Amino acid sequence: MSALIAVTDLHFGYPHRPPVLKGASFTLHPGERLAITGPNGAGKSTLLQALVGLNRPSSGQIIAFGQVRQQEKDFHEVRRRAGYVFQDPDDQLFCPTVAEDVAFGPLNLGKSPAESMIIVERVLADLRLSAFRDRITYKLSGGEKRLVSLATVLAMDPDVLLLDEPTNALDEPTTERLVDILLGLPQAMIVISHDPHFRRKIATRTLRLEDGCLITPAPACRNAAVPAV
Ligand SMILES: Nc1ncnc2c1ncn2[C@@H]1O[C@H](COP(=O)(O)OP(=O)(O)OP(=O)(O)O)[C@@H](O)[C@H]1O
Repeated sequence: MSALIAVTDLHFGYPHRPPVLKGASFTLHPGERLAITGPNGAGKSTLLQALVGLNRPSSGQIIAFGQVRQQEKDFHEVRRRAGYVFQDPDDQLFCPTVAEDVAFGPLNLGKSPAESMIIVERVLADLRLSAFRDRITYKLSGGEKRLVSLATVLAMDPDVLLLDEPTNALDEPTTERLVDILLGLPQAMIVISHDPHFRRKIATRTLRLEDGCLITPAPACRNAAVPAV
């Protein structure tokens, strides 16, 4: 089965800073839920941003949806087909109400206002957020904003989801709800997460970004919790 995303030997550094990505490679296949973990500052968000052209690697190759992506124009289709949920919901939500925020994407894709409202109702209902439809977005709690951010992305019917720390600011029941939602979605996804319980529940595969490269983490020691005798 051909990969949705194939990244090979990616190198990237911010100006006047040490290199962040030093040969990162991975693939994402249909149906996969790939978790990426690694220390703070390792470059996980940087990697996700490179996939949609928000930063430009100095070398390496990104193939997304069957085509090599290099220049700005190559990434327009990638941004349309890959739904990016940012680490901070305030970077994602900018309309006065939840319904307007969720409608923004479909309207931008050329759907009529009536079609867009049907999508808004469907997506909010799927995420059990219908009661939030007319709420003022900036007055939502951090966890509510996070779910609404996911709704804005799902409203654009992406082929792939890119989720940066989706459980930040979520309490346990809401995290469980997010797990149920994600397991019910057909899209392949890349999920950055520091939360081992969450990763265990949703990931079909986990990679660790360390020293600029993606590695398969060593399996956790089964006896780690057993006290020494
Ligand atoms: N726009 C920027 N300009 C300069 N340096 C940056 C920029 N964005 C990120 N960095 C630096 O690049 C490194 C990687 O940052 P990044 O946010 O990708 O890490 P991360 O693995 O996602 O971290 P975390 O787990 O803390 O979210 C960090 O040292 C960060 O300070």
